[in-house]
Amino acid sequence: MEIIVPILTPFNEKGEIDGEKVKTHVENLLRKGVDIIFVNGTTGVGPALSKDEKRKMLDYVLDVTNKVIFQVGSLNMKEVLELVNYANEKDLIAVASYPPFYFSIPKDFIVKYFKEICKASKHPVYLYNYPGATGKDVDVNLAKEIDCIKGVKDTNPDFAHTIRYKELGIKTYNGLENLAIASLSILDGTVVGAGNYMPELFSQLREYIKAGDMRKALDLQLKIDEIDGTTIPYGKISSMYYLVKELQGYDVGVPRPPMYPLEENKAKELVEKVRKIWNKSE
Ligand SMILES: O=C(O)C(=O)C[C@H](O)[C@H](O)CO
Repeated sequence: MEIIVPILTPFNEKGEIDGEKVKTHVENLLRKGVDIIFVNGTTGVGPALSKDEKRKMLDYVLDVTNKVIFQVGSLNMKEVLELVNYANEKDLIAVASYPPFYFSIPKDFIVKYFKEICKASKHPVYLYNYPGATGKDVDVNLAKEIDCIKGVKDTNPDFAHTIRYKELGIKTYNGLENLAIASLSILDGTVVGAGNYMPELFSQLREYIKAGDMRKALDLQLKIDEIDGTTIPYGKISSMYYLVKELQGYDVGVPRPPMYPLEENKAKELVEKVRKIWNKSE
């Protein structure tokens, strides 16, 4: 029943990563019951980071914990392999990658891509399957063909699709906040971007499930959904920077375009809306 948070990337006003803010954030997340930090995921704007920034984020998080999954995906295979080799010298749980996105490619190119990563990696290789973002669905059948995937994070509203990866006997997580109750109950855990700003709600959800108090678990899941849904019109990722400050009490810098900072009035409006839901008892 693991809680994995794809950590946001704290930027300063010049668009540089602020390492001290990364460490403060990781320390708090671990204190609040988060088990693993997923580095350079979607919430961490992984696809928008340079190779050096991806390495820096890994080093900052490793200064605090080795409970790390390091996302290495890129459309530049040379960069992917340099990141895998960099991770080979580090103590961490696994490396992960989304499939090559944007380009229309045959499935056997996706198989070759992941087999190259597996061949180069000393660590287990996890699949980050996010069809809604990449346009590619590396389902259980394709994962079987790749034949070296040791874990999967499936950001997918089709929970039946996610469950099928268990046929491979691998670590299986779903990456959607509104499926956290199912992921914590049936899979190896949940991967939640919203865990950046409300980690304690996911920890509490796990406790309710462990205690068999599914009514309370469901009510809390609905509260999580309401908060998560509130962020969508403002931009989920940009919203997180303001909600961490409001709900966790420390500064995680600003988002970097094309994840634009919120206008002051919008940020205030968002925080007021979320605070109202947060303060409601389940
Ligand atoms: O940010 C990531 O890498 C995630 O896996 C998180 C999910 O995609 C995100 O929470 C979906 O809302």
